[in-house]
Amino acid sequence: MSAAILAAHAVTKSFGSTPALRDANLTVTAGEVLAIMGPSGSGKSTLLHCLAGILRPDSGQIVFDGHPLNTMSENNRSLIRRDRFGFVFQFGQLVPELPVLENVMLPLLLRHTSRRVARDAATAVLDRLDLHGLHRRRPGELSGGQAQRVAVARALVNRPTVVFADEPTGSLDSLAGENVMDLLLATAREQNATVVLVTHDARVAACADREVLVRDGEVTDYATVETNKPGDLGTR
Ligand SMILES: Nc1ncnc2c1ncn2[C@@H]1O[C@H](COP(=O)(O)OP(=O)(O)OP(=O)(O)O)[C@@H](O)[C@H]1O
Repeated sequence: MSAAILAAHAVTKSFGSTPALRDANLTVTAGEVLAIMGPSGSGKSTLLHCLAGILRPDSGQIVFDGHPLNTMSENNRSLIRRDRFGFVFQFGQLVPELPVLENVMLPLLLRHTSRRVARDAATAVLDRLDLHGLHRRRPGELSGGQAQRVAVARALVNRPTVVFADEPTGSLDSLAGENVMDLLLATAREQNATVVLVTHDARVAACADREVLVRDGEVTDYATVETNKPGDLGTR
């Protein structure tokens, strides 16, 4: 059995007087593809942002690969985000002025990898995501599905330990969304990456190894909810 790579222990987070997470607990196993489901406003994105070290919880602990993320300095957290994590969001994550190839090279250039090595790695991952021939295009010249595949390529180019994806197919039609998900998951699995995925889409969640449900800021294992409360599954 694989070890835990990421965990939230009794995490709370509020925005002003709005509680977003209340005593949220979650353990993610190395190499696992985990889907986070739940109704709108239930705390899914807040949980993902806390797990990824983007938001600092008010209380509780986030542990990544043995490191307590929430008590770490901002500088060390940003190094972990840069070197160990990849991110795919719903919209607007590519730099519009840069061609596709340069967008995908960026995470490696930020780590001071040489341009030649970064170009070779970006070319390989773009090929894997069926994007050969589009290297010189700007993001504005891509379809929505192509742009999301470029975003996936950029998230995976530095072979992250964990890929965080927040509604990665939310802006796409079902065919394009399926294509992006298939390529994201196949490539992440080839790289032995762990994937933490927020989605509203039950078909997307069905591609995961495990689903959890966030409701009112608390996390429940989907299997437990399914057994105990049939027909009471928020947006499912
Ligand atoms: N930056 C913020 N400022 C104020 N309130 C926020 C902020 N971010 C989230 N919230 C509030 O925290 C709660 C949880 O929001 P969150 O975005 O985590 O939910 P979600 O489950 O991801 O929702 P959705 O599915 O609609 O994206 C909501 O009540 C939301 O209004």
